[in-house]
Amino acid sequence: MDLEVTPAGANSDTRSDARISHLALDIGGTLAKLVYFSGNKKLLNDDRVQSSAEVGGRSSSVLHGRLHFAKFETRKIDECIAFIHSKELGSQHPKELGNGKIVKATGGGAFKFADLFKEKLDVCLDKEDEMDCLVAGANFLLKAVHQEAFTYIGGQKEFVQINQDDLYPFLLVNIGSGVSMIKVDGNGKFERVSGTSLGGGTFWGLGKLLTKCNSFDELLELSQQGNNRVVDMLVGDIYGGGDYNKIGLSSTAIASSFGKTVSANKVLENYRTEDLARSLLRMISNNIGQLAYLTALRFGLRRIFFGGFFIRGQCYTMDTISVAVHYWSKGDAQAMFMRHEGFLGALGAFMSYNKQGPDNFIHLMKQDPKHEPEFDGTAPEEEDSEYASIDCFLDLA
Ligand SMILES: Nc1ncnc2c1ncn2[C@@H]1O[C@H](COP(=O)(O)OP(=O)(O)OP(=O)(O)O)[C@@H](O)[C@H]1O
Ligand SMILES: CC(C)(CO)[C@@H](O)C(=O)NCCC(=O)O
Repeated sequence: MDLEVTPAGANSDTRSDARISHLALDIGGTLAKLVYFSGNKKLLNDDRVQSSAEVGGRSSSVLHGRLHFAKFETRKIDECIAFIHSKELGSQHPKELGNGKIVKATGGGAFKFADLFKEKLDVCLDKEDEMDCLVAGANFLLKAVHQEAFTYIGGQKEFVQINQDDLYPFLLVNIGSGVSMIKVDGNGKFERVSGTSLGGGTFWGLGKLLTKCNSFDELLELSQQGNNRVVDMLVGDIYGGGDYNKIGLSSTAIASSFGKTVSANKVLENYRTEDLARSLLRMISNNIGQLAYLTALRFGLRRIFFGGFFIRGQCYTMDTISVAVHYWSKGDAQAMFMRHEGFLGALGAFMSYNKQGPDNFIHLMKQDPKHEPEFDGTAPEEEDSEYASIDCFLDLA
């Protein structure tokens, strides 16, 4: 498996460089995410740089290469360690004063696996706060990456033009194993205002038990063929087929997720796993959408960005969340999704290498929109190359 897939238009000089000059990790309850930079070509006064003309002149502290993304299951952390070992941390990689190499790391695994990384790779995990990293990653992506955020309404994906002067405040809802809701007011200005334990881990865990699926993607795939009405109790099931107009509930609204299983004379084996998976996905997505809206309402926020690997670019998930936010807010608040949804924390940890703060560290090269790779997050597990690398340079000044 070669994770260094280089999209069309990439510089062939960087393709062969397997050494990593900067690597950061976000090791969560379910997935370990990696962001790493490879390539060491210096860039001299290059006008292809997108954000800062000034940087081209300071060639000694500027590296040109690509940012890569990869993920591993946390329960198979040895595979992640083997991957890092195979790539090698090059001489440019940050070191402790007079000591070994350090790797910026966030998420619970930065604490849990610190000894293991020291033992197997002789690297010291330099811990960064998870919420700080999520916010730094989200801010960077929203401000710097072209076509990062999008809405998903009625099956249509539409990219959102971000106005940097009118980005804050927003609610960031990160759906990992559990869910964190963070009110973001600016760079490094935020508060984790809510959270719920009913998250991606709940969907994957319950789904695994109910369907015996062996992978998350298999469970998602199954859900696409299911019909939740076989399992869910609808308003019409309770009201003899009719709507409950007085309180604004149509006959097809879900009155009770999984509620139909109580009265049906069936055991688990009598249900199609597709229907169970569908109902579960809808229940979790709907619930998070509603909680996100209520949290946004509490703080008067109208923009809600959703991140975390639970979303996985999955149409049904995004649609359910969007509908929930739209329905409860009566169209006042908007759900937005992010192309690099699962890598916010890892990107934030990566940016913490910059002592000056997250700004002006990663500079993107100008993209030719025709060559911009599609990033839909739906490819199979083995192919981490699904996450297209980004042509950029690092300003190490
Ligand atoms: N290949 C996969 N294997 C397992 N879960 C996956 C996979 N792809 C997507 N998921 C979903 O993503 C969730 C994990 O998302 P993410 O990596 O953002 O969180 P985490 O960092 O592991 O969790 P936490 O932040 O709560 O510690 C899983 O619970 C599952 O719902
Ligand atoms: C514990 C974390 C922050 C670990 O990433 C996450 O799983 C989470 O936000 N869980 C929800 C916990 C709660 O607020 O109830």
